[in-house]
Amino acid sequence: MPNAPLIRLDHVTLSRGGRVVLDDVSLELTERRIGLIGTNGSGKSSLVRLLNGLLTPDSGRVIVHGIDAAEAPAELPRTVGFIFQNPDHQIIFPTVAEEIAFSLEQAGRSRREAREGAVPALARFGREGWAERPVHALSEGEKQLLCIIAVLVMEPAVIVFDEPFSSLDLPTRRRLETLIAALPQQVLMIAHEMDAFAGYDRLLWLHEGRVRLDGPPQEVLAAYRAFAEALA
Ligand SMILES: Nc1ncnc2c1ncn2[C@@H]1O[C@H](COP(=O)(O)OP(=O)(O)OP(=O)(O)O)[C@@H](O)[C@H]1O
Repeated sequence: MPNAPLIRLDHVTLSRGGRVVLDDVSLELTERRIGLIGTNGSGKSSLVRLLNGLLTPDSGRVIVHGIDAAEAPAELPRTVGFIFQNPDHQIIFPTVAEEIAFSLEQAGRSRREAREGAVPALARFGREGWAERPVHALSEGEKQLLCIIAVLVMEPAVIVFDEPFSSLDLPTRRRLETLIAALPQQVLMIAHEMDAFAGYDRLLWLHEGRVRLDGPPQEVLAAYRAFAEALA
């Protein structure tokens, strides 16, 4: 079925730097809110990077909302938006309006439409006053919000958050969580904070490149906590 709200990994194996980092992973992801946890280096970032074509599997298939990653890789960045831990890695342009205009151009608008569309796009998020602000003058939380707006204006079907809370204070984090909770998109969230998955439908625990546990967040978190405490 084309454009089905389904992400499918079928026997996916991926090596990086000569090591297997995802080992025969098969998953069907249909829920709206899905979390990923696991120790450092367990393969979380590698897995989500397969979904927008930043990485390509050595073997197996990746299908995202009807798009086969091997057949139409160019379609993936428009289907899967990414929010990274460090907004500075994502923001390219000196002003907020230029950054948003770039996203609109990526989404297929002409350069003129993109330039003219930046302020209305910001206004949809109540941030039209930011248009001419230099990006370097935004706080970390504001930069993170700019990244989210820049991704949302492209209207992706899936949004991946890769450790978005790491550098945010608690009030900023809570505001971001409220914003994420209201998104209509399918969301995949990588986080190390154990309370980041409240209201989530499903939590995957990755361990050494394999899915160690997959289920309701409370159950998976309890097992992960016990595992971490046994190691301490
Ligand atoms: N650019 C790279 N080149 C080679 N190997 C890499 C690269 N990036 C990650 N790896 C390796 O891939 C493995 C999985 O890394 P990945 O970033 O997917 O883990 P992660 O679970 O997201 O970790 P973290 O919680 O620390 O972000 C690790 O062993 C890591 O060393």
